[in-house]
Amino acid sequence: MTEYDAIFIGAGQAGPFLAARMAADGQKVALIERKFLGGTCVNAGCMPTKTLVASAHAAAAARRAASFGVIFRGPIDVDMTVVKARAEKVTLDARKALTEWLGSFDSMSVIYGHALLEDQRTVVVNSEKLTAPRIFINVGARPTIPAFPGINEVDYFTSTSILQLCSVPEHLVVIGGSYIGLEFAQMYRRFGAKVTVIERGPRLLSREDDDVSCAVEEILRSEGVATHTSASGFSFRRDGDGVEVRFSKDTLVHGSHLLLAVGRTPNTDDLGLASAGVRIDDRGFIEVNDRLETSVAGIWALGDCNGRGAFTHTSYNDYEISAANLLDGDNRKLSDRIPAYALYIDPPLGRVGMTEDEARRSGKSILVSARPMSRVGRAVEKGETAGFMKLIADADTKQILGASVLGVGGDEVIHGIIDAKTAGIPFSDLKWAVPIHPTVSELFPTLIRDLRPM
Ligand SMILES: Cc1cc2nc3c(=O)[nH]c(=O)nc-3n(C[C@H](O)[C@H](O)[C@H](O)COP(=O)(O)OP(=O)(O)OC[C@H]3O[C@@H](n4cnc5c(N)ncnc54)[C@H](O)[C@@H]3O)c2cc1C
Ligand SMILES: NC(=O)c1ccc[n+]([C@@H]2O[C@H](COP(=O)([O-])OP(=O)(O)OC[C@H]3O[C@@H](n4cnc5c(N)ncnc54)[C@H](O)[C@@H]3O)[C@@H](O)[C@H]2O)c1
Repeated sequence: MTEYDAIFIGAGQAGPFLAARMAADGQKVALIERKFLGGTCVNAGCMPTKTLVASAHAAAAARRAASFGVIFRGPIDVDMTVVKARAEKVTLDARKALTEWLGSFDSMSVIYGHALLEDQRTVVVNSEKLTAPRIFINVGARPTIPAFPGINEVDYFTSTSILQLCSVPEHLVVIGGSYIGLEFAQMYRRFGAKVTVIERGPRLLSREDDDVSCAVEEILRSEGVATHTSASGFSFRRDGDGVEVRFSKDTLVHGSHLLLAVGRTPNTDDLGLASAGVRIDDRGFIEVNDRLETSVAGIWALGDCNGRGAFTHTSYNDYEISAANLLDGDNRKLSDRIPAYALYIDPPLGRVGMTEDEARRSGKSILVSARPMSRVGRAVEKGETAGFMKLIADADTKQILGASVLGVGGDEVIHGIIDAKTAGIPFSDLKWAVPIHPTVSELFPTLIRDLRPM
């Protein structure tokens, strides 16, 4: 039995950073990872996919170049071996840097193997027992594979396995019309595949406002992505080298390749949580309080596995909250986090705070202001006028409740509103800001002046 000050299970986007802080303070820590340091983001999530999105953007820009007066002679081809190699390099470089950094701490042991909780203080890995008064769980999630009839008789990709593909499918069928499904759908369409997205909900991106869903669907359709919504009763059958998808009784779609993008399942079912008495909810997420403490004193759960965020920045923020509370004598709370994220289709969607629908349902007296990108100078100049920006505010408190920027630079532009919300500035203080011209952000003061009761 080896004793440590702290044990970290899973090397995602929270645990390694807390382990490093503790090790830098001279604490003896063990960081256990069963596959790759960096977890999903580095190895199968944000980094490889955003690198692929950049390749897809280059392909789309090349095809549109003539409208900007730039002429390519001959066809525009996509070399998927180069596309894949580029994404792999970004992942491998990041993993290498992380491995070197984590290896540089004298009092940190990085252990490769599957960790299992034996009791509230003991972890077993590679048949060795480790014990510590503090255990941090950062085990992330994996692609969900529903028990669809016939799914085990056909070949399918997940968001992880599709990263190994080095050819363009003839027809990629994507089940699930949310973040993962839509990013891959547009990307593969731009690489040259025929793409069909099939979504169970009545619209794509069902967590977003109707106008956002409709505009996203329009963007994808304008590039030739076919979409089906309100699909039910899925079943799958082998069809030559491809797959036949049946849904909504008699609708059939034949594809050469299939991608399942129907959500993620927390990696909490093979962790021995019951032996330690750590409570999970009915979807398998570890229950935590506002300080990320689980039902067992001395055990914390960080990142996707606690169900309180499903992004790299929320996992990293879990690290910041626990570091502040445990090492800096602070009192930071999960409930203070302002939800924000982006969807990396092109143009991207940047989001912060409440949707308009959530704001209406909250019973607050709300003000709304919106502007199409076709009336944003910078978007017109760039020839990228799809989408719109929308601001929602509270008429009584003068606080901004939320914003959506679907349009060129939306993932960056939204940070002006994230910062204003974080500072708690009333919108009236922002309306005389002098933004830089020409930018998309320069329209925020105009949006604020145009806020109207709805
Ligand atoms: C395709 C895709 C694209 C994404 N794009 C974005 C994006 O653009 N922006 C964004 O913010 N988020 C994105 N995400 C989400 C983001 O990747 C995750 O939210 C993020 O990685 C947070 O992960 P985490 O820290 O909870 O754990 P993870 O990064 O999932 O790491 C958990 C680690 O724990 C290890 N592990 C699990 N069980 C055990 C065990 N028993 N013993 C030892 N080790 C174990 C796993 O091997 C893994 O390495 C994307 C996700 C996917 C799938
Ligand atoms: N840009 C980003 O930040 C980014 C990108 C990709 C993924 N992610 C993270 O990964 C997580 C998972 O993404 P996702 O798109 O797989 O999941 P999701 O939970 O966002 O969406 C799953 C979709 O599949 C549909 N669905 C679910 N079960 C189904 C079933 N049985 N049959 C048919 N359809 C079904 C749902 O209606 C939904 O639209 C996200 O929550 C997000 O946090 C983030």
